[in-house]
Amino acid sequence: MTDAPAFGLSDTDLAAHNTVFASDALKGRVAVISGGGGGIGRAIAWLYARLGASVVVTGRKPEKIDPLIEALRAAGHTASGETLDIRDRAQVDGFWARQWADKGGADILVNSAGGQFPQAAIDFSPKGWNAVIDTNLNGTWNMMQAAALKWREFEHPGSIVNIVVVTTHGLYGVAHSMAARAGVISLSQSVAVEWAPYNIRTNCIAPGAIETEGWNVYSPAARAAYPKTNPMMRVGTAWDIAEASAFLSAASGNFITGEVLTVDGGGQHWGETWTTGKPDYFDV
Ligand SMILES: CCCCCCCCCCC/C=C/C(=O)SCCNC(=O)CCNC(=O)[C@H](O)C(C)(C)COP(=O)(O)OP(=O)(O)OC[C@H]1O[C@@H](n2cnc3c(N)ncnc32)[C@H](O)[C@@H]1OP(=O)(O)O
Ligand SMILES: NC(=O)C1=CN([C@@H]2O[C@H](COP(=O)(O)OP(=O)(O)OC[C@H]3O[C@@H](n4cnc5c(N)ncnc54)[C@H](OP(=O)(O)O)[C@@H]3O)[C@@H](O)[C@H]2O)C=CC1
Repeated sequence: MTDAPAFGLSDTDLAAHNTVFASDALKGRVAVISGGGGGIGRAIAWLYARLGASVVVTGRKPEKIDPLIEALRAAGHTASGETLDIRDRAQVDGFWARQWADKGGADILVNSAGGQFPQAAIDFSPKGWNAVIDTNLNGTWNMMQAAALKWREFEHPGSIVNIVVVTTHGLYGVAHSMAARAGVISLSQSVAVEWAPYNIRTNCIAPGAIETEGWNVYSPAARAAYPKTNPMMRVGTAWDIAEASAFLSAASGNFITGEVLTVDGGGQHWGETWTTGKPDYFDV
């Protein structure tokens, strides 16, 4: 069991956390969760499994996904997974081919794989820029298109949720990621229209500061300021995002597509986020 992470919720927490949803809200559905071994992806996997879905978790590192699958199965849920780098289109296509040929297809895709490193934009190297764009924009697109091609081929409805970042104003120190996430949002809105005839819904969730192990790449000083990035003056949990995602994936989201659901404690309306620390210049 992947218990006691440095930040965020453990499997024990996620197995027992209260939910507003009925226990059969996702009964019989198959949900693929990229980045399923990460903080938010793991919460989504637990909630979807607890709501009756068969979950398929993917990520690059087996040491993150294998213990999760084991913990889900030990709790009586249906779970499987594969290592998969979303940046590698051949791997992505192979995964979706196997999913439909041998594993009963899929109804839901949640793209929670993603991330970035904090650095002043002026200092980005070409390699660093490309790593973040390739992961968050190209990788997300690889998963979206590969899933949609199968849904079109099998005339099967589908639902996509992309976990992005709030882009209504800058998030300082991660400009590469902001560029990629704005791309994913616009892409999702465009294909929501193009793919409606195939019965495929595409939505995004924009989280505020959510305490997860992904926070390891930020300095203690930057992390200490996250509760003050929104008017609620606290950070969110991965469960907050999981419940928002379930809302969009379950029947409650049946008439919702092309939407961005912001779950940030009001941070888009008040607050600023410096992932690299706030320069003295702005302390006025
Ligand atoms: C509008 C206001 C609303 C309020 C919202 C508030 C929100 C606040 C929330 C806080 C901010 C967001 C938090 C999160 O998203 S946390 C969860 C996400 N998880 C992560 O980010 C995980 C950590 N990141 C990574 O794993 C990687 O960055 C990445 C995902 C991109 C993986 O890529 P890759 O595996 O290719 O990366 P590499 O490590 O091989 O590096 C490739 C090159 O990238 C450059 N690089 C990498 N790290 C750094 C660094 N720390 N500093 C500078 N450059 C870096 C570098 O060129 C690497 O190449 P080299 O290794 O050859 O040098
Ligand atoms: N936590 C927060 O405050 C916020 C998070 N977000 C976004 O939400 C999403 C989930 O974040 P969170 O769970 O906190 O972060 P985590 O770092 O805990 O999880 C992200 C997961 O993505 C996987 N991943 C990264 N690159 C790839 C890749 N190329 N192929 C496959 N999997 C990959 C990683 O797994 P592995 O290492 O095994 O590949 C990792 O477990 C991310 O996009 C994040 O940027 C947005 C706003 C705020």
